Amino acid sequence: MERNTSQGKHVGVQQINFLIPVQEDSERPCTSPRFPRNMSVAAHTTPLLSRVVGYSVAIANNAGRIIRDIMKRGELGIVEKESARDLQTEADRAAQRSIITSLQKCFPKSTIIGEEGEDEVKDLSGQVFDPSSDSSSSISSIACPPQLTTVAEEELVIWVDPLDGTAEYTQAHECRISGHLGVCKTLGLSCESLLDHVTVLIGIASGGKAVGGVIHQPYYNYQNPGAELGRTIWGIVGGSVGGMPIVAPPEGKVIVTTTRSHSSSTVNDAVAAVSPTEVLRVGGAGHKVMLLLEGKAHVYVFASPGCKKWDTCAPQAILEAAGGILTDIKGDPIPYHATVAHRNSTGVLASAAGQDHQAFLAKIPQHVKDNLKA
Ligand SMILES: Nc1ncnc2c1ncn2[C@@H]1O[C@H](COP(=O)(O)O)[C@@H](O)[C@H]1OP(=O)(O)O
Ligand SMILES: [Mg+2]
Ligand SMILES: [Mg+2]
Ligand SMILES: [Mg+2]
Repeated sequence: MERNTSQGKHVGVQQINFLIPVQEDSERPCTSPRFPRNMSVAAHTTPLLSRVVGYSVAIANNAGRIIRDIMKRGELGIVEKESARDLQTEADRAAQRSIITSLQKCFPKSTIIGEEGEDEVKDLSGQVFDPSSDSSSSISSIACPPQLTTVAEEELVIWVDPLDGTAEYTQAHECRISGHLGVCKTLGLSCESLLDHVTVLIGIASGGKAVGGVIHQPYYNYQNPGAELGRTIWGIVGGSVGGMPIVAPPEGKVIVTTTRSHSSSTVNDAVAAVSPTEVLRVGGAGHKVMLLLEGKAHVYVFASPGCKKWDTCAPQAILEAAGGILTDIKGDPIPYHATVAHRNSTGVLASAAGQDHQAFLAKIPQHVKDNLKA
């Protein structure tokens, strides 16, 4: 379960121990004398949290390239985890390998918890990505509020979901190999529109709270052939948000977003209870929170224990940085300490900035709340 380096540790979902040697500072890509090359010369004077978020942007962008390459090659290497609705692909494994080894080199004293099992990420050779090679981020623009500027590296818990929306990723692949061009006959959607549900999530917690996050959407812009694919949204609670414009959802409507691949009667009862004018059933926790950020939905309702801490940490931090709220379905905060249970057993309720979170909570039926035990 837990992998200890001499300083930091990495916790995975499977009970396998192995060691990653911690490199001397001079060998770490993010602390080498030439770093930061393209990001910002202010990196060493900017707060640690801004640096973690900035480097996570670059590391998530690289994971997105890995995810696209594996889909292009077409060998997904699908493995069932806890059930047929809980899959892992080579893209989940390879993206996690790259993200965790890269973060570990940069921030060896922080605890890093990834979704995928450690036996799947044993081969770490050649996986470290140097975030200074990505010129898309400027760390100096990532504002950190005064109360978070003194957070130490060892206090951080970094929650990594290397590929959120695995169900949609595998379904898009099936759709492609069945030769369905345009709209897939089985799904009634285009393969590419399903790939848009896929995100890479890196969430940063301190003191048990989500304080920073990165959501990378590797297939964004798929509608524009020839355009560069992908976008990355980042945020620090009480600081700044970047990577996309934050838009308020339309007045006079209640657009609810919820799961398309992990539904149940409880999930549907909760959705119906908030009296939606429209329901968007889409994949991924990251993608659903992006819909709240870009004004396409008012509230994300998921009354099910399926989501884990790595699904919600990054989206929660960015949503809260943008003025929204994310709690469990009872209105309680979701804790992100290193030792907390991974499962969000009491569901998720998230509302866009300017929405009345308490009013949504009040509409969730008691039997739905009682059904979800901590
Ligand atoms: N029953 C479940 N089993 C495994 N993962 C789940 C389950 N329900 C939700 N998740 C995770 O939460 C994310 C959001 O759920 P949904 O898309 O159903 O709304 C999923 O993409 C999946 O993350 P992942 O794809 O990283 O495994
Ligand atoms: Mg998964
Ligand atoms: Mg996930
Ligand atoms: Mg995942």
